[in-house]
Amino acid sequence: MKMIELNQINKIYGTKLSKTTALSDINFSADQGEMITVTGPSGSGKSTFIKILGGILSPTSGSVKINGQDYEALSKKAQSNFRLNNISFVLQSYNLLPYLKVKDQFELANRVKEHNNIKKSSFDDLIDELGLKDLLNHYPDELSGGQQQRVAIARAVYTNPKIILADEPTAALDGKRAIEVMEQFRKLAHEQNKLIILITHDDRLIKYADKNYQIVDGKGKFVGVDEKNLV
Ligand SMILES: Nc1ncnc2c1ncn2[C@@H]1O[C@H](COP(=O)(O)OP(=O)(O)OP(=O)(O)O)[C@@H](O)[C@H]1O
Repeated sequence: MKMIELNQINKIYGTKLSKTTALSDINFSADQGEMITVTGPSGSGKSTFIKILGGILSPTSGSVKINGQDYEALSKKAQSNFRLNNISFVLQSYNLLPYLKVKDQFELANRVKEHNNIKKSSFDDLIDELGLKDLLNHYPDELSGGQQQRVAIARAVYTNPKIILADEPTAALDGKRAIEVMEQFRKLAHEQNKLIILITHDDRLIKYADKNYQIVDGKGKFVGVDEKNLV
């Protein structure tokens, strides 16, 4: 069983008068322990794809299975619980709360999801690993973009999800910081068995992934290793 399976997914926005087919006949699957980049031109359907993967948008047709569960068959409340227990998002804008110190950003996550968050010792390791130890008592606006994004990653990992979905998490970072963030994601996939799916506009970052899924005009395919090396 795959961690995520999309079958014949179509997504159409709007009505007859202004209809946009954002995704057509998408078949996609991914396993835990994999790091996958999603690339494609602007407007090709990447954000729509990742929102459907994360269960925050319903497809017009097709099936979404996450961890073997037919996601669309769940009630809204069950979907919300399921997301809380399985999926974290990391966004380009970090989404940190400006009036909370770094350490309190985790407290907040604790309030939203009380159970099955990572253990204290794993948390300390995570903070060490991401170089956040000296930043715990700082507010987000005292941190660089790279540091804020690392806090956002730590917060995403804190709730112990099986899947981390990231929509252009490196867009606001310079080249060096972007590579650091990619390396962190890669480690999370390979050492902690997370499934990481990450949208990027930057083809130079594809090499940090195990696979690259390319979406063009709403149609997707995995781009082979040979092709990938040409980038
Ligand atoms: N809520 C919406 N209502 C109507 N059309 C939408 C909506 N969201 C996206 N679209 C359209 O669907 C298509 C795919 O959009 P999407 O945001 O998924 O692409 P993208 O590849 O993520 O683009 P970008 O790289 O610019 O963020 C585009 O034509 C877009 O205009």
